[in-house]
Amino acid sequence: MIEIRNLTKIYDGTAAVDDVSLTVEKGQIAALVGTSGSGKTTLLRMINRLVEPTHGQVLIDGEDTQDIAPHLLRRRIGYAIQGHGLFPHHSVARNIGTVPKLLGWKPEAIRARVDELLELFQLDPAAFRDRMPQELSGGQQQRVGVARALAARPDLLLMDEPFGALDPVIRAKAQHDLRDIQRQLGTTLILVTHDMEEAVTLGDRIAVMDKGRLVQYAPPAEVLTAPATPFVRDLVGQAERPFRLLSLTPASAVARAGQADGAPIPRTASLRDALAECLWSGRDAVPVEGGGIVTLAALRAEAAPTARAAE
Ligand SMILES: Nc1ncnc2c1ncn2[C@@H]1O[C@H](COP(=O)(O)OP(=O)(O)OP(=O)(O)O)[C@@H](O)[C@H]1O
Repeated sequence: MIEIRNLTKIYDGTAAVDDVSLTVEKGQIAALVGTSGSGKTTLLRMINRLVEPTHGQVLIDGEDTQDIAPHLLRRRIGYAIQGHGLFPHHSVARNIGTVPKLLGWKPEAIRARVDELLELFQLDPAAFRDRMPQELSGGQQQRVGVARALAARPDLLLMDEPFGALDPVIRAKAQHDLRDIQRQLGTTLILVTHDMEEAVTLGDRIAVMDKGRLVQYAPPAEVLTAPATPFVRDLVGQAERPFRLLSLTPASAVARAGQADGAPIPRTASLRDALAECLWSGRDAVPVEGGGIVTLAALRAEAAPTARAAE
């Protein structure tokens, strides 16, 4: 668990981060969103002390980060940034093995871990282990950057726009893989993103920053249906919010007994997928694999905030 208490960073008399407090429970994902310059990166970097706070505290499992030497702290916390930050003159294997090596792991253990991570990120170890970063595509470099951040099995992972440079298809896959890996390992994750879609998809809670202040910290459905300020409402996007709300719920959760024509959608497909399928095929309902149907009426009810409020 990570507790951020009254964290503040002042640059030249101006607060880049202004008295922010929030807690991320173990194994949860917090997505930090906000406009450019709202203090997201500064907040993230104060957690691993790449930036020293002006005031406030960060506790990791109850331990004050001020009591841990910064270089030791950074070995415990995974950190992945946009543009990956790989060492250009080191092979993929050496990049991924950086922190395990600093921690004194045995060479065989490092090698096994590198191969395990490459496989996890669907990069064939035999083909990729000895390549140099410039011999990889942008998407492959980003995956290696995330693999490096996970190498020493950190309990806490900080990510600053890790998927920024990926095309939408690979990005969706990378998000899905990250969520799987994060669940498997029970990692606590704090993720900075510009993309509200990404925040809604990945975040157990969304933290919205505006001019250095935390203006809302709540589960995605609450941020969408009860934005704390006009700024949050604008950030969420009025036109997109019903679709974003639908994307939070799997079809299996609202499937009811009934008959509908056509190919079924997977149980894990979101209600947004169900709506797209209804609209595209001109149907009023779609069957769900394994039984049940989702109707347009059910979708309408789920997309409205009043339906959520009644839950
Ligand atoms: N080293 C620094 N010295 C002075 N001001 C800084 C420094 N680092 C950041 N700032 C200022 O602090 C504010 C917050 O910056 P930060 O990078 O945290 O914002 P952000 O929300 O991550 O922005 P973006 O989404 O554009 O990356 C900005 O106004 C920025 O100019």
